[in-house]
Amino acid sequence: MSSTPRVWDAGAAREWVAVPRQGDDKYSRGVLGVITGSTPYPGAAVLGVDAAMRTGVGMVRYVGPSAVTGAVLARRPEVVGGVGRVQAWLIGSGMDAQKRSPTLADELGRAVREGVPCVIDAGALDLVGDATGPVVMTPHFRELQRALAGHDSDATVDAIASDPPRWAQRGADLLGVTVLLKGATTWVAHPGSAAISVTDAPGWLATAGTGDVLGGVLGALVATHAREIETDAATAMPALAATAAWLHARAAELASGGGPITALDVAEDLPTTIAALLG
Ligand SMILES: NC(=O)C1=CN([C@@H]2O[C@H](COP(=O)(O)OP(=O)(O)OC[C@H]3O[C@@H](n4cnc5c(N)ncnc54)[C@H](O)[C@@H]3O)[C@@H](O)[C@H]2O)[C@@H](O)CC1
Ligand SMILES: Nc1ncnc2c1ncn2[C@@H]1O[C@H](COP(=O)(O)OP(=O)(O)O)[C@@H](O)[C@H]1O
Repeated sequence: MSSTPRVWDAGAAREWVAVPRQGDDKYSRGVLGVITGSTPYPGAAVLGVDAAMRTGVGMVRYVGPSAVTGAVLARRPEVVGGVGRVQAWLIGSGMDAQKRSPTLADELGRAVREGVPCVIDAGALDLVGDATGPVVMTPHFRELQRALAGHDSDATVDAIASDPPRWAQRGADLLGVTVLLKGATTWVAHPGSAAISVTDAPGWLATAGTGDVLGGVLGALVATHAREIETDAATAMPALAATAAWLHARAAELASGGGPITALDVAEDLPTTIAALLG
C-alpha cells in the first residue's frame, strides 16, 4: 500500500502511553522479558533495561549471562533475573547472531515461539521469521539489508539509504512484520498500512547505544499494551513503534538542549518527557 506517510506527533503519541489505572499492580501493568547484551556488549543490556523501566512498565525480567546480569542489576536493582511469565519480549540488542551459544539459541527460540509480542533488534533479527506472535523489528540500514538479503537482491545498503520509506515498507511486506527503520528520520511500516515518519530527532542522537535505548522504550510500550495488541495488532504495533521513536527523539532533544548527549542521558530524560506529554 502506498498512501501518504503520516508524521507522528504529540497528539498521536499521547494515545499510546499507558497510564497506571487505580488498582493496577506490577503484573497488570505489564511485564517485559529482556534477552539482550553479551560478554562483548554488556552495556546494550544495561541501556535497554534502564530505558524500559524509565518508560514505565510493571516489571522487567532479564535473562542473560551472569556477568551481564550483574551489570544490569548494578544499574537497576528493580530488575528480576530469570525466565517467567511476560507480556512481551525485547531481544537481540548487543548480540552477534554469528556467535550465538546453544543456550542462548534455546532461550531466544523459546521467547519468539511463545506467541507474545516481540521487539526484535540487532543480533536476533535472523529470528523474525520464527516468531509466532506479533513482531516489530528495529533495524538500521545495514541490519535491514542483512535481513532482506535472502528475499530481495536489490536490497543494498545504498538503495535503502537512498529511499528509507520504500525499503521499510518493502521489509514489512516481505517479512510480514512491523518494521521500525532507524536513521535521521525513523520510518515505521506495517504490511498493508501507510508508513509513519518520526522526524526532528537531534543529530546528537547518532551516538553508540541510543538504538539500545530505543529498544527498551519500545519494549516497555509493547508490554504495557498487551490488550490493545491482542485486539488489533495491525493498528497497535506500528502506533507503539512510532510512539517509541517519538519519545526517544523528544527525550534526546530535552537531554541535549543543543549540545552532545550520551545514550544514558536519553534514558534518564524519558520520565520528564513522558510527564510533559501527558500534561
Ligand atoms: N554499549 C554497547 O553495548 C553497544 C552495543 N552495540 C551493539 O553492537 C552490535 C553491533 O552494532 P553495529 O550497529 O555496530 O553493527 P553493524 O554490523 O551494522 O555495523 C558494523 C559495521 O560498521 C563498520 N565500522 C566499524 N567501525 C567503523 C568505523 N570506525 N568507521 C566506519 N565504519 C565502521 C564495520 O565495518 C561494519 O560494516 C549490536 O548488537 C548493537 O546492539 C551498539 O548498540 C553500540 C553500543
Ligand atoms: N543523523 C541522525 N539524526 C537523528 N537521529 C539519528 C541519526 N542517526 C541515527 N539516529 C538515531 O540514533 C539511533 C541509533 O541506533 P543504532 O543505529 O541502533 O545505534 P546503536 O546500535 O549504537 O545503539 C536510532 O534511534 C536512530 O534513529
